[in-house]
Amino acid sequence: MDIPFTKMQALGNNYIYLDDRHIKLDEHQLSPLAQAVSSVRTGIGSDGLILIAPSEQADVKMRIFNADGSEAKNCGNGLRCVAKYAFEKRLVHNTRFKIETLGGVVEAHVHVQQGIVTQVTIDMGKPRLSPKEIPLAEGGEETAIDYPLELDGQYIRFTGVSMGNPHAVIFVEDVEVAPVTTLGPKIEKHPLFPEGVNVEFIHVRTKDEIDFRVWERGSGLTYACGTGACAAVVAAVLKQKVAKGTSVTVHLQGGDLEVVWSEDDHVWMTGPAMYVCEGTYFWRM
Ligand SMILES: N[C@H](CCC[C@H](N)C(=O)O)C(=O)O
Repeated sequence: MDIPFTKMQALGNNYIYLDDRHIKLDEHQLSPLAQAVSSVRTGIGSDGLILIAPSEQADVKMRIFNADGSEAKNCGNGLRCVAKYAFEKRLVHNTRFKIETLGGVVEAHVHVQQGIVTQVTIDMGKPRLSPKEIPLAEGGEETAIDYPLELDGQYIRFTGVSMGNPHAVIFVEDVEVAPVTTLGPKIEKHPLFPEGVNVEFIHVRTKDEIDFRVWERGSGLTYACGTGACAAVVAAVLKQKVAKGTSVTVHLQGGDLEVVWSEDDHVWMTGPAMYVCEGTYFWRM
């Protein structure tokens, strides 16, 4: 099967984008295709696959599959790229529109200069904070702040936040030496997280700056995680290291995002989205 694709990246978090108008794939093909295109050895090379499709409840729909083929309910960097693609390919005709995800409908606002989308702001909606919503395999309704996790005979404390997808935010002194690739995969698959979890290591540098590294569920080490950056700011506010309503610059490995958890409880994320290339993937199933 010859599959036309667009590769896009946002702060180095890159995905293969398929426009549902150009291809028709069966449901059972999506997960193996995500694994195939993500391989840098035998495929195109990416952090996963994103499908752009028509929506009955919004202007456009986004589905996101990690490199391991697992489907996630949300993707912040993917949303900004979908918004850029949808506006510039005339799937939408306003600078503000809605995008459906498995985690709910979000609102996008594209910033345009000479017809080109330069930045995208997404209203990511409200964070979900109870153990049941993250989800954790235990715990009741109380917010999971500094929640203990037993791992290899030691206790790690994380703050749990869902942005439609699960995040475990761990506070460290220096993200450059954080155990991202050693502890990240162990926490990702820990039994406390029945659906797995994205693992963020953050250092709150000042009242409006956070340093950030991430081990992503289903994709491993990535250069950026938009939902993770939102979860990081929410966790920093919960730990009273950042004030609610403050616009925080989150320094990810691939660059900066501006994130605010506003007084109306919505989390707003602003950042770039870029095209990399277009092509045809010759999929031999
Ligand atoms: N690995 C994530 C999905 C991608 C999220 C990330 N790339 C972002 O920009 O939010 C998960 O399984 O929940």
